[in-house]
Amino acid sequence: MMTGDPTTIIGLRDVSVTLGGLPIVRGVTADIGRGEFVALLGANGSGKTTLLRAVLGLVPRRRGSIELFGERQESFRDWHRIGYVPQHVDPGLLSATVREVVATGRLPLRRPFQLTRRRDRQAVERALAEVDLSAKAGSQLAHLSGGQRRRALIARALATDPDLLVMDEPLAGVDIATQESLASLMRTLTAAHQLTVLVVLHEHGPFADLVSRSLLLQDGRLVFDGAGFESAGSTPRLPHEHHLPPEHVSSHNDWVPAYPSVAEPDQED
Ligand SMILES: Nc1ncnc2c1ncn2[C@@H]1O[C@H](COP(=O)(O)OP(=O)(O)OP(=O)(O)O)[C@@H](O)[C@H]1O
Repeated sequence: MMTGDPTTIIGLRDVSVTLGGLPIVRGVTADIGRGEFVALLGANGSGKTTLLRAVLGLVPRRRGSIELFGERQESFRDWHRIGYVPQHVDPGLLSATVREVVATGRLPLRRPFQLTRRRDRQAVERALAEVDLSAKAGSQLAHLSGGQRRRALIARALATDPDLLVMDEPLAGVDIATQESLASLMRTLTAAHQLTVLVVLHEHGPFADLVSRSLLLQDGRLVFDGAGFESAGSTPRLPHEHHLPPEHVSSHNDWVPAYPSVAEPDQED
């Protein structure tokens, strides 16, 4: 990672996170560049969500450094450049209307005591239209299907006009048709907004043709970083040796073994 490098959107150096006294993320080093669509893969409990939360500054690091858009996370202020799509809807939001939920995406751009401006309202309506939820804008989130709720959360993230989308398991818990339509939506959005994406997935699934690079966590350690990762069914597979030249891995992670061995992950629940 070059400090201040504008093409590095997320720079992780030796990032470690401890929760409840246990090491959850261990020495992760990776740079994510502008325009990449990066899948963060790994078995249940391997630390994927915790690493995302560390990127967003929601959990403290025990060690290491994080840069966002070339700035140290500690001094980074442009949080509106990052749209976060959590895995679950906060239950407190279920009684809010879709429009209200999406409008909360504008909060990082509001000044204290400032009323909603026309620009805010337009951004909300635009985001609703982009995810095809304009007709549901007045409905409570509780009355939406799982796929529509995902779309509402994506619209909330888009409302801030982000350069980076951070998504936590957007495909989990929805049927395959909904997964396909979310993939098609993401295809349109990444092209329209020139987004960089970091997305936690259990497998590539319908996102396979979008993913340009995969990071695989095992017990909190990064054991694979590169393109050419296959995921078959719920079992991620490393590329065959001839697909994984040592210099390719070391270009991202000096310490990653050239041909890492990876235990079979747990079955998806
Ligand atoms: N606040 C906490 N205190 C202690 N342990 C925690 C805490 N939060 C998470 N953990 C543990 O950290 C480990 C990694 O959790 P994390 O949610 O990051 O994994 P994950 O790879 O996203 O898993 P999943 O695919 O199941 O969502 C798990 O064993 C979890 O129980």
